[in-house]
Amino acid sequence: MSFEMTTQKDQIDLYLASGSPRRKELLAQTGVTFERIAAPVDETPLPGEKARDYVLRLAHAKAESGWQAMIAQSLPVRPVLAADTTVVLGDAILGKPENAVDATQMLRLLSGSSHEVLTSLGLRHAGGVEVVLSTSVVHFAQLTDAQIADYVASGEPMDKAGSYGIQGRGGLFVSRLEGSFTGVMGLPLHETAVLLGKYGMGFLA
Ligand SMILES: Cc1cn([C@H]2C[C@H](O)[C@@H](COP(=O)(O)OP(=O)(O)OP(=O)(O)O)O2)c(=O)[nH]c1=O
Repeated sequence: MSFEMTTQKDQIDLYLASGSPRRKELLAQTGVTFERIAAPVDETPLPGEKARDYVLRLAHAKAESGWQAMIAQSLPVRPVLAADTTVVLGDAILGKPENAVDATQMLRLLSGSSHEVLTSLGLRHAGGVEVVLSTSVVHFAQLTDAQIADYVASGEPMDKAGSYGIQGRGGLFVSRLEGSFTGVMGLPLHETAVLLGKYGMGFLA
């Protein structure tokens, strides 16, 4: 009979500081193992803040907040990944709708025009925070009031920036996309895999 020595190793690569089910599902595709950690952050834009500055600030803040939660709870030290997604129409930042009226207004604004979707990633590690930005342009078909009302009643817009989900029924409104489909969904897969790969994690390590 032979005995093999096995060393007990921490099998978890990182924490995901996000409550978004889309981000959890997408991150799993990059080949990392992770646990979620709660990282509450005030998502109010600063007065006059540009959309790009806003999403980068939030990804940074969410990753830092997750790191601080890890320390406060004496959890094993691992990198913390976070993200933020914002829909931008002209100078307006469209976040998650507060209610059905808000969602209806946003969808009316998006109907028949093009907008940008910015998703930033923040990775907090022992040496600091690295942030990365993914930018996409989404073209919406002209929507009727009935289509908008029906979509809002489905409930899908309620937890999503810009009041739609490209991965769901909202995808029916998208006539063209330039950029990253997964970035619009909330976690750009390519950029995420490259960022994690730089730190020796996942399939692109
Ligand atoms: C535009 C768009 C956004 N979204 C979602 C992605 C994000 O979950 C959400 C934008 O809000 P965020 O504030 O980026 O994220 P969140 O509050 O849902 O999660 P957390 O801060 O805990 O990470 O909108 C889609 O699912 N599909 C889309 O097409």
